[in-house]
This record gives sequence, structure tokens and C-alpha cells, in this order.
Amino acid sequence: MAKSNNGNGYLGVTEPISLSGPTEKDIVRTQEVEKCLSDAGLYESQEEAVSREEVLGKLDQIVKAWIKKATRAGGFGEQFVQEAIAKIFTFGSYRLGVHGPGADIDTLCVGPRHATRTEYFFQALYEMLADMPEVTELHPVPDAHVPVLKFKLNGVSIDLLYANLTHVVIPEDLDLSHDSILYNVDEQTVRSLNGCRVTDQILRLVPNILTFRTTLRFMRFWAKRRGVYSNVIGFLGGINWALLVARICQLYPNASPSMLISRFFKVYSKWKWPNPVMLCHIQEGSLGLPVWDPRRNFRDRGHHMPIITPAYPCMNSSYNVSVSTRHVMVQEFTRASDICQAIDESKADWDALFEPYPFFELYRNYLKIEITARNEDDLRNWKGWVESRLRTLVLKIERFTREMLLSHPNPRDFLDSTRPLHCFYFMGLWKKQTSQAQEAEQYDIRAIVNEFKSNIHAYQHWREGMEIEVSHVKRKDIPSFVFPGGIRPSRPSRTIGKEAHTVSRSKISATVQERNVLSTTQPAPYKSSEVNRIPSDPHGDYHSQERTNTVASSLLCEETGHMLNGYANLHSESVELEHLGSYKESTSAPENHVAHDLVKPPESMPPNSTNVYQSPTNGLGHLLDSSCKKAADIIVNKTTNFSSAVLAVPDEFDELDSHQVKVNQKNLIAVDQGLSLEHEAGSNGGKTGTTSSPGNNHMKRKAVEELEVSFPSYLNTFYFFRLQLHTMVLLSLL
Ligand SMILES: Nc1ncnc2c1ncn2[C@@H]1O[C@H](COP(=O)(O)OP(=O)(O)OP(=O)(O)O)[C@@H](O)[C@H]1O
Ligand SMILES: [Mg+2]
Repeated sequence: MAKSNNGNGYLGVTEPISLSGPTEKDIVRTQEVEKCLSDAGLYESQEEAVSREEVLGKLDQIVKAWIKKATRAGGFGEQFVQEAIAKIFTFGSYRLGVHGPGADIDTLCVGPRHATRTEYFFQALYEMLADMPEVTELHPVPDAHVPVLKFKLNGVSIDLLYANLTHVVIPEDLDLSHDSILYNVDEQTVRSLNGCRVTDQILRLVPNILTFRTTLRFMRFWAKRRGVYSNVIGFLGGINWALLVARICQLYPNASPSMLISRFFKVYSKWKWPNPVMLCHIQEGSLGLPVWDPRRNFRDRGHHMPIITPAYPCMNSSYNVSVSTRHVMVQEFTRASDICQAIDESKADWDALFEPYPFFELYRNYLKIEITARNEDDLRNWKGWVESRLRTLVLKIERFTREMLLSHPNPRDFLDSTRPLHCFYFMGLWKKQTSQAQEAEQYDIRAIVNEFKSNIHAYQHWREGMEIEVSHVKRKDIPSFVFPGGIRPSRPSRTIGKEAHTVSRSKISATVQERNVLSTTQPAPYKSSEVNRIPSDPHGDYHSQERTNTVASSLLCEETGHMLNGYANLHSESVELEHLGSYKESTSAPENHVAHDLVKPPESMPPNSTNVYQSPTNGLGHLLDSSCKKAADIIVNKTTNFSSAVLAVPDEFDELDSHQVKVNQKNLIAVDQGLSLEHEAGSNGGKTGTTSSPGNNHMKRKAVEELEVSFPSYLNTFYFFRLQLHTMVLLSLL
């Protein structure tokens, strides 16, 4: 590996999973992937690329002219004016090299101390741009979290941020990667600089930029086709996909894009959220800026799918994700992982991954959000506002129904050609499959919807005519304008394999507007095809994942003495929210979890719990033979550099390289946060020269599959170290 960020010869917070490179077959598959991307028109033409570069050159000239003009107008001496410069940097998808034709360019203008944001940037530069005929659609957004000037220059869309540095003179060779650049600047500047610093860090932290780019292009396209590309709605946006792909590149540094794509889906379909995805360790930094830290920050504990940015101050880039949207995404990862396996077996091709998401066929109940305004300008602004708030409706429904009723917001907006100045959003509703009693429960969400509507009406720039209506529609009543060509498709064939999260038979009841209470039944499950395998209980994974997180949370509560409603949430089957933080809840964990057997006792541990914490493997007693127990002990004791780890037997996992197997820890390898790869039992490839009986293996596997360990914070630089031992300790180890 060429690059290393930690002196250990690898990039990332853990060792790679595999150093394997592509086989002949993988190389062919990668060519197919590239063709797929090219056929989909995802690469811009040479002319367009040149035109973008010209536009960027022009923008650089504009800001250089602007800073001199504005400095002179500010009454500074001629010498000072001559020395005053501003610089343009690019970031986002353009800088990463994954933008498509027609994409906008994210740019940052860096100016010296005297060039203030309000007077110089949003006033002087704005006026200058407004006077230029080549600049169109100029739209300043000074009050945004990250203030921005939006415009088109020679037809190319530009988002221009501003960093007002403390430098008296901006050096030509300014390097934004040094943390000192953040010293004494305002918050908006920190946030504006973050885009460039994060993008550059990503490029530094991936082992191979070319494979990263191809894989990311593929993933962005896939996410858009499957309706999970949108940060604002609560799915993931450009930065999130980039970080997720970058982590996979670190874990498989020599893999080709076709390999990375299938590993991507495999890894993230198994990831134990809310364990964070990180490209490097979170640095505290010397400037005292807040970094993502659920131990200290209450808000960070509520993040469901943390994907941490790699530049100081490290933040969670995916705070908009909710339980509902995460669930949709995990199901999508699972579906895609199955398809990748079929592709590998030559039973499917890449196009199968890109089948459009059949959103309006999947649920029995939808919410229709109808937006109107008096003119196009108002409608655009109003729509932007409503879109940015839709995720709050998702959250409200989740909270109100204690996460029993979940929603699936469609990131697309829809127009009805017969009704100008109208725009529509839709959300699918579904109920979690649980006990019969809960299934019968009905939810009246009128109050929630009304609250949402009044929040929407509190829009700062509200104008007469801006209205919103939210109504419940059944699938059969979905208006035909949402379908391609305005033609409602006939009922989907039940023999076609479909989306896993639609197969709940449970009844949902959503009451909005015109109806008091309605109760409908979810569609019968579609039969699975070979490619789209549907689990018999589509929410089974979901439950077990939530429960695992809950257990971990309760343990973490013990440790920190805090209540973690973010992680623990209301959907726990066995741990009530109000019990969190007390000793009781950790002992009320489900029986099939032995997690608390493996936890270091907190200081305040009650006397009756002493047997619980004696040994990391205590409690597995009859299930593990002594060598297995010892092996788990080793991992627990040695794995202090991982926030969580997977214990695996290399023979069981074809991608573990034998060189990673250490003497005395022969069959063990630690992988990082939340990564829990399933292993098939019974294999004894003999790399380690050990033997085992399949029956015995099976019993042990069942017993220790869900073994979870939480570490107290003092063990390492990161605060909660969870060792998740999803193990199959099959063989005699030592
Ligand atoms: N939620 C966020 N957290 C941290 N940084 C963000 C966030 N959203 C955007 N950014 C920064 O702004 C940059 C541009 O964001 P943007 O949403 O335009 O993504 P992008 O990668 O350019 O994808 P797209 O092609 O969709 O524009 C990102 O690369 C990132 O550095
Ligand atoms: Mg962008």
C-alpha cells in the first residue's frame, strides 16, 4: 500500500479486511461496470470539461478583481490594494472527480481579514456579479447554516462559499489542510472551510483514487435510481456516499471497483448502526471546536447512522437520517448485496441493481403533501422550504407512534400538468411487524400532521398564496400523474421479486385530514425471485439490530451514567427507556444476548452482579471450550485499538488473508466498528491446520453468534469501545 495515515502501513482506523487484488473475472466485471456508467451518460464530454475549467478560471479572475476593487473602496492604501488577493478552491463531487454532465460546482472563495462576509462578499461581490451579463440566476443565501452565493456563470451552476481568514494577505500557495487556518475565524468560515478540508482528506485517505472514483460514481448512480440519494430528505447525500465508499476502499485497498461494489453492499447491509463509519480517528484538536462525541453531546446520541467527516472538527455528516430512512437504506443494501451475489454467479447483470424503485407499488398507504403558491418564484422557494422540513414529519410520526409506524419519504417531487403552480411529495407508510396486539393498534396522526403544517407555515419568507395540504391516500387512489407517461401500471406481478420492506402483512392505520381512523392491510408478500430474495420476516433483521443497539446502549449508560435515548430509543422490546441508566436495565437484556457477560464492571456495580464481569467469556461456560474462551479473552484484552471488532475464524471467511493470523491468536482477526460479517459454518479450509466437527460447530455458532462486548472508555482514545463478537469460534485455537 502506498499510503498510510497511522504509521501502520494501512489507511483507516483498522487493518484492511483483505489485501486481495482482482482476478481475471473481477477485471472483466470492472469493465462491465465502467461500460454501465458510460452508457448511463454519467461522464461529461471533453468539451464540457474544458468549459467548466474555463468557468473556474473566469471565477478566479472575478474574485481577484473584486478583492482589489473592494479593498480600494474600503479606503486602504494602494500598496495594500496591490497585495490583496482572494483565491478559489473547489470541493464536493467536482473536486472528487465524480460529477456528471450538468452538475454544479462547489467552490470556496478565501479572502483576507479585512474582507468581511457581509460587506465584501454578500454586498460588493454580489453587486459585481449582478452587473455581469454572463452571470444569471444570482441568488444570495446569507442566513443559511453555510452561507452561499448561488449563480450560473456562462450557464454553469456555481455554489460559492466564503471563508474570511485572519490572514492579512492570503498567500498564493495557501494550504487549507492545516488546522491553524481555523484559528480565530467565525463559525461560518469554519463550516465553509470544512467542505474543502473534508474533500481533500478523503482523497488523502483512500488507497487508490481511481478505483475510489469509479466505485463512488457507481454508488451515487445506484442511490439515485433507488431513491436513497438525498441528504435533505433524510437519506444520504454526496458527502455521505463518498465517505462510505472511501471506508470500503480502505478495508479492501487492492480491490477493483467491481469487488468494491459488492463489498460495499455486503458490509453496509451488516453494519451495526449506530456505530460510526470513520476514515480516521477523531482528533480533539487544540482549538476547542466541538467534534462529534455522543459521550459529551446529547444531540450526537440521537444519530442513527453516523458517518464522520475526516477533517478537524470531525462531525457527523448524516444527522438527518431517521429510523425510517435508515431502515429503507439497509433494506436497499441487502437487496443490492443479493443481486451482487447473483452477478458473481452470472445469474444477473449490473442493470438489475439499477431497476427504478417501484415506490407507488410498495405500500398500501401514503401521505400526499400538496404545495401551492401564486407564482413560479414563490413555488420554488416554498417547495425548497417544505422539502427541507419533510424529514421532521417523518420524525414526528416515528416519535408519536413509538417507532411502530414508519414512513418512507420519496425524495422526488411530482407535478400535475393539469394544475400549474402545484407540486407534490409522497411518503409511504408502513407498520412494523410485531405482536398481534400491536398490529391491531391504530394511530391517529392528525395532530402530528397539523403540528407539521403549522411549523411549515412559520416560514420566514412566507407570502400570501403559499399553502400546504397533507392527506392520506391509499395506493389505488394515487393520482396517475406520478406514473411515467401519466399511465397507472397494472398491478405488479406477484411472481416478480420485490422490495423486502414492503412485505409486511401488518395492518397500518394512518388518520389524516378527511378520515377519522383507517385501518388497512399491507399487501401480501411478493414472492421472491432468485435475485431479489425476500426474508420471511422482512423486519427480522431490523428488530435484532435495534435490540442489539439497545443492549449496547444500556451498557453504555451504565458506564457513562447517562441516559441514551438516542441509541436506546423507544422500540426496545425488552429495555424500557425509563429504565436506562439504572443497573436494572442491563440485566433485563433479552436472554439471547450475553452481552453483559462480557462487560467490565462499572465502579458502581451492585454486589449481586459480581459473577457477570469476571471474565470476558464468562457465561459462555458450557458453550465454549476453554481454548475458545481463552481466544475471546485474548481479543477482549488485546483489541484496545478498535471501537468494536469482529472475531472470525479465517477459514470461515474467504477474504481474510492468512498473513493476518498471528501466533497464539491464530484464528482471530479484529475488524472495526459495527462491522459484523456473517460466516457460513462448517468450513474447515485448513489454513490453520485445525479440525472440528460440523455438528459441534453449528451448536457453538448458534450460541455465540450474537456476542457483544462493551468496553469502558478508558481503554482507548475513542470513548466507547464495543467489541462485537459475532463469532464462530469453531476450532481449538491454542
Ligand atoms: N451534511 C454535511 N456534513 C458535512 N459536510 C457537508 C455536508 N453536506 C455537504 N457538505 C460538504 O459540502 C460538499 C458539497 O456537498 P454536496 O451536497 O454538493 O455534495 P457533492 O458531493 O458535491 O454531491 P452532489 O453531486 O450531489 O452535489 C461536500 O463534499 C461536503 O464537503
Ligand atoms: Mg455538489
